[in-house]
Amino acid sequence: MSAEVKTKKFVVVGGGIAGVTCAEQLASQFPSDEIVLITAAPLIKAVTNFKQISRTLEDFNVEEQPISVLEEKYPNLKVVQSAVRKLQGAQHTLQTEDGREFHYDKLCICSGGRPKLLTEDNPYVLGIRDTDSAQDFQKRLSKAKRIIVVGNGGIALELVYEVEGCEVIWVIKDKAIGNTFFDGGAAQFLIPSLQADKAERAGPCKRTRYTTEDASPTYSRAGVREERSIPSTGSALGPDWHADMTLQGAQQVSHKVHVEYRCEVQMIYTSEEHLLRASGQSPETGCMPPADSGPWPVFVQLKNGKTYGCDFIVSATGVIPNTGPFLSGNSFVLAEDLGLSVDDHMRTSVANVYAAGDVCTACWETSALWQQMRLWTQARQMGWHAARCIAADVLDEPIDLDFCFELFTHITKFFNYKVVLLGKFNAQGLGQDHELLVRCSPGAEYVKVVLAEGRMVGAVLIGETDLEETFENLMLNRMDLTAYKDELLNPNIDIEDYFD
Ligand SMILES: Cc1cc2nc3c(=O)[nH]c(=O)nc-3n(C[C@H](O)[C@H](O)[C@H](O)COP(=O)(O)OP(=O)(O)OC[C@H]3O[C@@H](n4cnc5c(N)ncnc54)[C@H](O)[C@@H]3O)c2cc1C
Ligand SMILES: NC(=O)C1=CN([C@@H]2O[C@H](COP(=O)(O)OP(=O)(O)OC[C@H]3O[C@@H](n4cnc5c(N)ncnc54)[C@H](OP(=O)(O)O)[C@@H]3O)[C@@H](O)[C@H]2O)C=CC1
Repeated sequence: MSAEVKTKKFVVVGGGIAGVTCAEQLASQFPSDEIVLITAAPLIKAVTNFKQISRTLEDFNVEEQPISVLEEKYPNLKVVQSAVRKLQGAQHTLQTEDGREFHYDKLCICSGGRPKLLTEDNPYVLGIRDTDSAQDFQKRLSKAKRIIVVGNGGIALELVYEVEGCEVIWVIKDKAIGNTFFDGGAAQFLIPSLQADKAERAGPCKRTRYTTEDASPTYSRAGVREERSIPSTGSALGPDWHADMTLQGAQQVSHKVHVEYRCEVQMIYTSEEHLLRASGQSPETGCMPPADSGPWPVFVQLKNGKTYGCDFIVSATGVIPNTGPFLSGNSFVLAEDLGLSVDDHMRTSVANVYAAGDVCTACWETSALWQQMRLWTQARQMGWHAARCIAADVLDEPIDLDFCFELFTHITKFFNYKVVLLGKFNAQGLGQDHELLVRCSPGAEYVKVVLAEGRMVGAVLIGETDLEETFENLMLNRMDLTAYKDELLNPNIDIEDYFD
């Protein structure tokens, strides 16, 4: 071993929720060992004010903090700010971009994910992941009159609701909005909020908070924002990331969203190519001259035959786990979604290497009521569980899968409504073998329950329903509800008392 190699028992890679939670847990459990957290970003994400609301529901704040705050809190935790360049799993070593080398006994990879863009090399196609990309989006939006948002998940739902002063064309593959998080019924419930002006929308609702201690971008001495030659590697944003950001375009319109349902992007081309098409000189002979001429820098042709010009395109089309190139050359087994495959002890296929958060894919036989989604809560839970598994391994103790993996729970906010998702909320994997009970009060609440063989296996709760804890219990207790089906969603019955 060379003289510069530093031997550390525990090394964690990634300063997002998963990595920081894992490193903190290891630091508390092994106070006399030094834990090293290596992260590419100058700020870390820390969970604060954690509260266990019920058996599986949790609430916490997330703070973006300077590295020093973490080191002050845990004297045995050292944070190295540099990207990992190479992992040599067989030798148990890591090399960082700044030329250092670390030797580990146990390693946990928490390198998160990056946006899965429609195309990687088009300057008009943006993804939103971290503070830098969100600020870039905000800057470009301030000059935009029309943007196209592609995707039907979390980011798209947030953007189409928040953006003002700019026309938004929202392109989704599905027949209803928000397919990743809810069904057509919930979409119907939410659509009026999308069309309403901000003043008419639902009142404020409480949920997990996100604060930044010093999220200011880096500036060079001349006061010009420094351009990065490598893709930005900050941690993922989270709930309310846009709360302190003005998402305002260059137009006088308040809020104008047009949804193109059931279609996908066929082609993206520049204004020069657009002119060639209009004059019939396009290489694709026989194609129709495109509609929607205008002084747009970029055009999007959809598979339904329509073409829209716009200032830029937001590709809100999911996440790819950050597994390379620093991991190449090792024999990691990847899951279908390209995440590092982990077992119920958060172990990858490489000896002594664990993984947690967005970078990994849960490949154990999961509970019938849990599924992985790349979310903040799961990043925290996985980071915490990984640390406990590492500790159990080192101390040669047995450890069970944590209880939080029994039932999927997610509390969030869409269109300013509180949204709680429980279990198989969209009847995932149930085929036709299920029954739905729905209660809806337009503008106030939407409640959907999924029953399978008389038992509650999932629920979508929109609005201040106050049902989450009771439903959580009904799901965890696997109670047969056949006899109570007709009363379950009766608004005149206090369901909590009913099952007390
Ligand atoms: C816009 C947006 C809004 C979101 N809103 C919500 C929400 O409302 N609710 C919710 O639950 N979830 C939300 N999410 C998802 C949530 O933010 C992520 O699931 C979660 O933060 C993932 O945490 P992580 O620690 O696994 O990864 P990340 O936060 O991505 O952290 C990865 C870390 O690894 C570091 N890293 C990467 N490569 C290297 C390397 N080679 N060497 C060293 N360090 C490296 C990075 O610098 C970073 O610190 C949102 C995500 C986005 C993008
Ligand atoms: N409030 C919350 O909980 C929020 C959570 N997040 C999280 O942040 C991460 C990133 O968000 P986001 O990018 O919205 O990812 P999501 O995974 O939430 O959604 C991606 C969406 O894009 C669609 N899609 C994928 N490929 C294409 C394509 N080529 N053309 C058209 N549509 C496509 C997907 O459809 P399909 O599924 O059919 O492939 C899906 O509707 C996710 O992990 C998300 O859960 C983000 C914001 C808010």
